[in-house]
Amino acid sequence: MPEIPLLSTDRAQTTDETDTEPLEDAALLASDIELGYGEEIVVDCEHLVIPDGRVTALVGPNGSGKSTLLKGLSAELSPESGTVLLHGRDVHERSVPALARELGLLDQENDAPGGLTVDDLVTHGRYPHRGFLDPLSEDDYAAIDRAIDLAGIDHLRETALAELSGGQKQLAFIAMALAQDTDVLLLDEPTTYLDLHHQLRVMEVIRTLNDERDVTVCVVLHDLQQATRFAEYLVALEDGAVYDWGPPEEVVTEQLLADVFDVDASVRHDPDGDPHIVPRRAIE
Ligand SMILES: Nc1ncnc2c1ncn2[C@@H]1O[C@H](COP(=O)(O)OP(=O)(O)OP(=O)(O)O)[C@@H](O)[C@H]1O
Repeated sequence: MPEIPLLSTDRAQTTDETDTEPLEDAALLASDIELGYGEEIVVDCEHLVIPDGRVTALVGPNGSGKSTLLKGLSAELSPESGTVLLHGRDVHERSVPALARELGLLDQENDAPGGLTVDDLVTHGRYPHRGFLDPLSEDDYAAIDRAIDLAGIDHLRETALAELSGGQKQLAFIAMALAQDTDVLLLDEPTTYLDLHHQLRVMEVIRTLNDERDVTVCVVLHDLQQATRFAEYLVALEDGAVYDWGPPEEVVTEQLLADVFDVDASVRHDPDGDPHIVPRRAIE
């Protein structure tokens, strides 16, 4: 796979190749976007590419702007300035259902009426593909079954959301996003509330979608070690701006851990070059 320029950070701007905008390789391309709430701008991103057909992890400390950036990429939040292109076209140019057929977003906070069953919720993921009053098609049923199976919640299909644990509810919302059956999937902390088994399961689902169906995934993860293990690219945010980007073995350095995460840690590389973080202490 050829190397592609992802972001025009200071580091990237040292080469001429960054002037070439690799549109054909970009699932999402954000240019000069400022995102915020009311008067306050909390994300200021000059240039960001989420590469097509890859898994990219957004990492950074609490409040660094990961969720806000994901909302901006998904058109849930309109930028104060700048543009976000999805496969070359402004995300705001599409109708809501048309966008939802191409791009799925699992928010950090999810809620739905507790009386709905898991099946009802996952069926909701099919609405972009059909009219509200249309009966479910064979494609709809197949997508719902596949999503429930991938999420491993077959046994919960008839259970009301109100009766689920936090982790089970999280898996139900993940299944809803999977049923949407999009080429691009943005996931905000999908492993929150999940035990280790289910965290690994969700990450395996992401890998399967990417390997077998070429789905582009951009996922916010708090666990930096998990992010380095599963993602091909990392985007590290600090105070609403991109601090660094690239393959994990390049991004995860002792400098990044100190500058961005306020952590004193060593980084060791295994024989494959994968970084392993060994934290010593939180920096005062
Ligand atoms: N709805 C909102 N209204 C006002 N300010 C907000 C809102 N949502 C987030 N913010 C602010 O925007 C900044 C970035 O928040 P954001 O949730 O994007 O960060 P994050 O990196 O996802 O954090 P975390 O890891 O804690 O989830 C924070 O200062 C936060 O207080």
